[in-house]
Amino acid sequence: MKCYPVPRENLVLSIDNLKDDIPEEYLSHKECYENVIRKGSVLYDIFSELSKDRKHKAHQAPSNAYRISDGIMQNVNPFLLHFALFVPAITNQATPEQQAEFLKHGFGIIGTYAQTELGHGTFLRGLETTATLDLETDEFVLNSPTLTSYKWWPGGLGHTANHCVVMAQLYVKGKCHGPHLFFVQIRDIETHEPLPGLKLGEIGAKMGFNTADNGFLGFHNFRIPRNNMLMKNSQVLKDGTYVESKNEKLTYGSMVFVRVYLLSDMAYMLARAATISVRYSAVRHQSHIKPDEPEVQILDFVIQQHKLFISIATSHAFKICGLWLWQTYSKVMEDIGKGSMDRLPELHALSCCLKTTSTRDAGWLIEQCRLACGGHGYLMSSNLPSLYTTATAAITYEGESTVLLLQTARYLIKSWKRAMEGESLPATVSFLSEYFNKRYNKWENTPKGIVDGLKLVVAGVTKMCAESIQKHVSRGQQYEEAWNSSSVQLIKASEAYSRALLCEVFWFEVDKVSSTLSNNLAVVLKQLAELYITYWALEKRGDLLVYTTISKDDLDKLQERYEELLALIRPNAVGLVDSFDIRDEILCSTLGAYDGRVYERMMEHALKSPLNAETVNQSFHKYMKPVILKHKI
Ligand SMILES: CCCCC/C=C\C/C=C\C/C=C\CC/C=C/C(=O)SCCNC(=O)CCNC(=O)[C@H](O)C(C)(C)COP(=O)(O)OP(=O)(O)OC[C@H]1O[C@@H](n2cnc3c(N)ncnc32)[C@H](O)[C@@H]1OP(=O)(O)O
Ligand SMILES: Cc1cc2nc3c(=O)[nH]c(=O)nc-3n(C[C@H](O)[C@H](O)[C@H](O)COP(=O)(O)OP(=O)(O)OC[C@H]3O[C@@H](n4cnc5c(N)ncnc54)[C@H](O)[C@@H]3O)c2cc1C
Repeated sequence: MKCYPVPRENLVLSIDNLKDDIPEEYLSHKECYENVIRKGSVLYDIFSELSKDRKHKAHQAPSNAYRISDGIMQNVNPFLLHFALFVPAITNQATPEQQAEFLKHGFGIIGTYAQTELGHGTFLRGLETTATLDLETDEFVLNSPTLTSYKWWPGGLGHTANHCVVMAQLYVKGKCHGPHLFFVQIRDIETHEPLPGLKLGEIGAKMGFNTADNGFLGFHNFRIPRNNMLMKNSQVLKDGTYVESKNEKLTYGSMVFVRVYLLSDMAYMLARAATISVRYSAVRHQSHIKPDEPEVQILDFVIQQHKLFISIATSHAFKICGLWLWQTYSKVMEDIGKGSMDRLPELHALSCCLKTTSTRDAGWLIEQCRLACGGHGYLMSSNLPSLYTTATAAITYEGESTVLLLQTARYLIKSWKRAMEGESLPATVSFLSEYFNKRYNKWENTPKGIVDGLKLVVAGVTKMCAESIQKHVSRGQQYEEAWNSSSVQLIKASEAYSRALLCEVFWFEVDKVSSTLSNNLAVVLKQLAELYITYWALEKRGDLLVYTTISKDDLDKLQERYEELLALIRPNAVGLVDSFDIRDEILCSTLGAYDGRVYERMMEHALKSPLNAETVNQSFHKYMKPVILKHKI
């Protein structure tokens, strides 16, 4: 067995058969998949060795090995779900004995997480796949009773995984106990053929993520041992007794893990886009500022700085908040392990709104970085289009953004009611209780003053939502209808909450560590944090004017300070993206390489196009020439 030392970037990146002769954009759909499996298998081997050194714990932040594969795969790794959801679901939801059994082959099996169906993705209680206990044989019988019950979307399901964790409605003695998770082998380990009773395949080409091998899976009287239900939280005994979970929502724990992780993931996606666009903007000379001087670096246009520096700042915001949210997640998981689930609703609410905001922001900011590079940003070789399609998929997967914001809104409304009843609240929402005492406080044009103002917006909008729901109820609507009628405002409350959290955590975490940093570093990090907070105060000036005592004069001063910050950051802009320390082989961009040889790299890449293998393409003679000659006058 090959034995790799713990991989370092240069070790992995130096492996010859991990390099592509032909850029992926020139391969067919099938060739793309086969190419990533070729590379993914080498990486899987390396990371399996790595992971053996780090025993998988339910909530251990994944290693940065995941990042190296970004450069190698240059697209989504079809093995990703094994690490992102399959193994965490087992370590999170199976008993220790089951974990030992299901993971005994270590990395000899490749798994995915099969929850979404053709007919249901959000509403898990509406999933149609069934798992019915057969008491006589001590088995569950899995079925897909309708076309809409086919599992549809799971990554790696089409042709890569040979096992999966399946979410299905549990039926015991004719009674449905709701969605539960099951460990299911779907392909023969040796031949990789689908097991009898299964229909497997891939779902077809997508906007991006085309190497993720998202697939479909249908069951027809497919039998698994009773012990294959993940039974850490709820159990089905041999005699058919169903033992309820202490909290049925624990079944959804695997999704919380990925949502928490995605904040850090988006920090990294943005770091790549910012590195590419800022470096390119330092190389690209276009137009004049002073008519009698040479063409300037486009990075000297203040509007270009306005487009790009927010991405540098946001990447740091997501990185710092991602660490904060990870610590919260780990603490809550620890508490749950000790039997306390008090903070699970808070963690769910935080992970929902922060996952949504980070994925949405990553999407539009990466697009903004692409557009800031002009036509060359539209080239696949810039890597900005792929970063965009990969990042924006996360707005939908792991919980669609609207749905998750409504989950957070549910928590805000509950917290508001508790605040009005004088109950004490967790620190992350305690500001709701202070609304009536603070709403007329004098505005302070400082980062802390802005954070306090953004919190007042959250409280004010939440109060407005609660009043809207009450108004609809008083007019005769059921609570659920009143909730639906108020959902536009509810989304606004969650968005405001998420923004206030990001600003608060970013500013105070930077402020907390700044005394431990060199003065220069502390100054630059604080500039980035202040830029982020001031940017969003200006973006949300309407809400601040409604819910705080901010004045037009205060806003003018904030605008002035924002433009000062752009000028202060400008000299450090390239240094700041260099400090993301993303190697060219992982950045995969003709526009963003460290050496700045943009035009040479663009030409080198263009010449790799198969179309450039000959000066006259055969289609001229086959199709064009007859037409031209026919119409030649
Ligand atoms: C090398 C290592 C790499 C690691 C890298 C890690 C990540 C990498 C990045 C990406 C991964 C790669 C590819 C993408 C893979 C994508 C996978 C998927 O998409 S998996 C499928 C995801 N699907 C969803 O998220 C479904 C969304 N729907 C739901 O969560 C629920 O259905 C919904 C919407 C919350 C509704 O729940 P439901 O029970 O029907 O109704 P309620 O709204 O009434 O909720 C009832 C109460 O339950 C609480 N709740 C709900 N969900 C949770 C939860 N997850 N945790 C805790 N609590 C929850 C909710 O707050 C209600 O509580 P109260 O009644 O208010 O007290
Ligand atoms: C790239 C990618 C990878 C994926 N990987 C996996 C995977 O590995 N495993 C897996 O199980 N799934 C996976 N998924 C599926 C993903 O989890 C679902 O697409 C997601 O949960 C949304 O469900 P849906 O697509 O059925 O949309 P729906 O739930 O049908 O939502 C459609 C629209 O209806 C709205 N809507 C739905 N419910 C409500 C509500 N209660 N209130 C207001 N509006 C509502 C939504 O906001 C949305 O705008 C993946 C998806 C993508 C795009």
